[in-house]
Amino acid sequence: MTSRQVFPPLSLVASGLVCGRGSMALTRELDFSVTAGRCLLLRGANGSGKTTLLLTLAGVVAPLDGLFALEGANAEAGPSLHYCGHRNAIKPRLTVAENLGFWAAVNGATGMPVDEALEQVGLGQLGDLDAGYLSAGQSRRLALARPLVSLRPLWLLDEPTAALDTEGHDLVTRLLDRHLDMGGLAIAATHDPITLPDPARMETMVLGARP
Ligand SMILES: Nc1ncnc2c1ncn2[C@@H]1O[C@H](COP(=O)(O)OP(=O)(O)OP(=O)(O)O)[C@@H](O)[C@H]1O
Repeated sequence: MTSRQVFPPLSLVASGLVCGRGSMALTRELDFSVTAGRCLLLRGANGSGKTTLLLTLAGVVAPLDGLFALEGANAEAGPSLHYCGHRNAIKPRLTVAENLGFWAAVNGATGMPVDEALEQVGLGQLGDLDAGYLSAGQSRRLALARPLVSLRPLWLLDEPTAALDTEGHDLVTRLLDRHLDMGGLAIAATHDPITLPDPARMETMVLGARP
């Protein structure tokens, strides 16, 4: 993989951010920032609100209190984030390549060509296969190829290593590291160990039980 700085220097800053569902708060007041080239790992027990925080940052769930902003972002440059959730957003009757081509068309083909992205995630030989036949781990790999075909600086990843084998865990590390090399930012919720080659690029925030 080649590395180059492609994103402007952005910072995601949250202040007094309280996340929840409906009127039910799930997190304490959260104060954190993530700057270009860095990753924040979210940890915490099942139900502690990691997914809810990611959905809040993605703009899908409204915060109960507090503020957050992607400072330095140019709204005219288009959407700034990729959200990769538990579901892989795969259409089973399209081929693997067609699925990725669909997302490139929707999100903008500003990143790698489809073939190259499939190679990167280890699906280079499966482009013509109906995606419904992919295994769980292969489906996860296809979902991880989505951010590669459309360049966006902020990655919000929910359990990116779910269903992946050992090499798949290394793949997530490589993709994250490359994204940070490009000046990207990432927040990843995970129960698995994720270690970057430069551990100083990563911080951990633990979400606790309900306040
Ligand atoms: N739409 C909803 N309405 C009400 N409660 C919800 C809704 N979605 C999630 N919850 C609840 O919010 C809590 C936090 O869920 P969330 O998925 O954010 O936790 P998590 O830390 O990501 O958990 P896990 O580690 O199991 O993935 C859970 O108790 C869950 O049942």
